[in-house]
Amino acid sequence: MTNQAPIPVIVNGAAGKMGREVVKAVAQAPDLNLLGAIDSSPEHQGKDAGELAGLSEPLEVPITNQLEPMLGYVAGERQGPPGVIVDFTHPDSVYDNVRSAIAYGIRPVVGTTGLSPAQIQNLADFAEKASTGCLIIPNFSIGMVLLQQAAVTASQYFDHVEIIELHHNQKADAPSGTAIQTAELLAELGKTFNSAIVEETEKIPGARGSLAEEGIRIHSVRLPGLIAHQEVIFGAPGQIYTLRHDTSDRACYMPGVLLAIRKVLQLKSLVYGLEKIL
Ligand SMILES: NC(=O)C1=CN([C@@H]2O[C@H](COP(=O)(O)OP(=O)(O)OC[C@H]3O[C@@H](n4cnc5c(N)ncnc54)[C@H](OP(=O)(O)O)[C@@H]3O)[C@@H](O)[C@H]2O)C=CC1
Ligand SMILES: O=C(O)C1=N[C@H](C(=O)O)C[C@H](O)C1
Repeated sequence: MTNQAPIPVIVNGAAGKMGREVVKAVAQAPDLNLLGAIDSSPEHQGKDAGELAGLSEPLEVPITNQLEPMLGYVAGERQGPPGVIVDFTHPDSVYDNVRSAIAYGIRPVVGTTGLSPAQIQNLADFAEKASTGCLIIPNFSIGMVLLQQAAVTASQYFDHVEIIELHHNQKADAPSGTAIQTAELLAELGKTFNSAIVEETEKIPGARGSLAEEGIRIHSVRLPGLIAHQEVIFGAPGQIYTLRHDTSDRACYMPGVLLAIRKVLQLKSLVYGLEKIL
């Protein structure tokens, strides 16, 4: 451990399921300093972010919905490394949050899913112009990176593949950001999957799932009792090869989040995907 000043960190969405985990993880990391906890939820305004996250001692960091003043405050701290904002909010607000952070020179680490390809490209252009690091990570768990790597390998040998993603029923976006990224990675091979051998009719629209890139289908399941799960199923005559990842605790994302906070300071542009910074 060096004796450098700690990295100032803001958590956006600090009262949410992921935000609370991030508050705990940041508070317990000696090289990070939680300076701000933002959340729009009215019932949590003014509460201590640490107590809300289940820590035994208060962190003396109150939850506030004042994003811009907080960005200005952290940007004004001229000593030590630049600030980082970790975003686990909502698909509808993440684009504006990230634009604002970059405008203040605060480095975004984005876990929130649901950004469109055009929005990601706009943010990449904006980050490039500002020479500011920005990380967009659809899934922070190492297990998912390994699953995706195995899926890319398998896709060289199988021509038929479908993805099933299963999540808790409080999830706002579908398909999941992880499933979209998985399909993108398989599509990079440049071949078309799942050539039809019969003419299909959907008797109920959506029965065959959503059609992602290169013919890959994604099916989204939403149920209470689930956290986050994904299967990639490859088929060929006489065999099925299934890859599956299960999340049982959101703590699984924290090593990836902490790594991203440290790595984003070394970047000068937008990087998409945990696998790029491992
Ligand atoms: N990349 C990854 O590894 C992972 C990504 N995710 C993604 O992270 C996002 C958040 O997930 P999760 O924590 O489960 O969701 P939650 O709904 O539990 O938490 C989101 C929190 O953000 C608040 N919020 C909503 N809009 C804003 C805003 N504009 N400004 C500030 N706060 C806001 C919400 O308040 P209110 O409830 O009042 O709306 C809520 O407290 C989702 O997109 C999810 O898909 C989740 C897990 C892992
Ligand atoms: O909403 C969630 O919970 C998750 N969202 C991310 C996604 O959309 O891929 C990551 C993980 O699947 C959990």
